Amino acid sequence: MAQILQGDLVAREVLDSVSQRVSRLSDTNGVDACLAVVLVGHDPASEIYVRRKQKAARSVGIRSLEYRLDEETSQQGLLDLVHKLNADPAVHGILVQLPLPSHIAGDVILGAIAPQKDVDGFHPVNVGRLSTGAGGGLVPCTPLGCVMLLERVIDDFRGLKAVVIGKSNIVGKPAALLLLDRECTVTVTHIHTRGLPDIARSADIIIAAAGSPRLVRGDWVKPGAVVIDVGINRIALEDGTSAIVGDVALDECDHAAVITPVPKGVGPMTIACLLKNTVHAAEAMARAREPAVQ
Ligand SMILES: Nc1nc2c(c(=O)[nH]1)N[C@@H](CN(C=O)c1ccc(C(=O)N[C@@H](CCC(=O)O)C(=O)O)cc1)CN2
Repeated sequence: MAQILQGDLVAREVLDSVSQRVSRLSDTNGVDACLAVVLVGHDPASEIYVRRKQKAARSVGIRSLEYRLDEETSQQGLLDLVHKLNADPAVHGILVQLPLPSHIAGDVILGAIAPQKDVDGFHPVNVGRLSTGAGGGLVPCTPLGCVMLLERVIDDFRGLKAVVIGKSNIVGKPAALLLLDRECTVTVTHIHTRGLPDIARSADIIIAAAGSPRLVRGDWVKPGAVVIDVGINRIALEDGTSAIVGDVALDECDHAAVITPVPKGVGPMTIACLLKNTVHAAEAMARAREPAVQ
């Protein structure tokens, strides 16, 4: 029987640690960690995620500011808000919920966020730090959550074969970089990859982030593999209701060593890592303001 690795339980532990850091920062430096959350338009899923982020922020003592902009907001209007938040010393983290409406260039907006406040880790400076292994940058939340889950069950990553399914900037590419950093041999696959089942079957670690319900079947998974399911797919059921399923057919993966469920797997880790990044950003800014010791 595969071990089901409950991300919601690990996320709770991460949040407890964030909560302690937030209190310490307030007591020692008089700094109240603050996250600005920006939502453009009314995408129902984004509304839910933003609400969850704010609730989780409040639960760990992080002040959360909400900016809701009209679907028709211009790119310049959104840029003006980002510049205002960049300049506000009371704001430590800025998050622009994705996806953005199609008339707004996401890369322009994400590139305008001050790298030290980029708690999503999407700014080119943070992406560059991650790719060069330079460290010190903010790391995208979902891949960070995946690796933190893997670290719960794997002591030594060196030489393990990892297959990342999906090459998005938000998950697939940064997840591959984080695994490379841990000395895995990494294969990134995508929609044009040939022979995906065979490639997946060679993996000690699978990170499935394709956005395709139950893409990874039981016979794609090597016995003893560790499987992280990033997919969140809403599917219609025959009785007219709907359900959320991952990218992995979990019921066919008893022979895996460890597998994450959907829901309550990677999703809650994404939110916990966002708040971990926020307190990290607030601590770094507080340090930068301290007078230098002679
Ligand atoms: N600016 C960002 N936008 C988006 C990101 C992101 O990291 N930064 N990621 C996704 C959405 N997302 C966070 O924003 C997110 C998705 C899902 C979950 C989650 O907890 N899911 C639940 C299941 C879903 C449900 O119950 O509705 C789970 O897995 O248990 C959290 C965050 C795109 N946009």
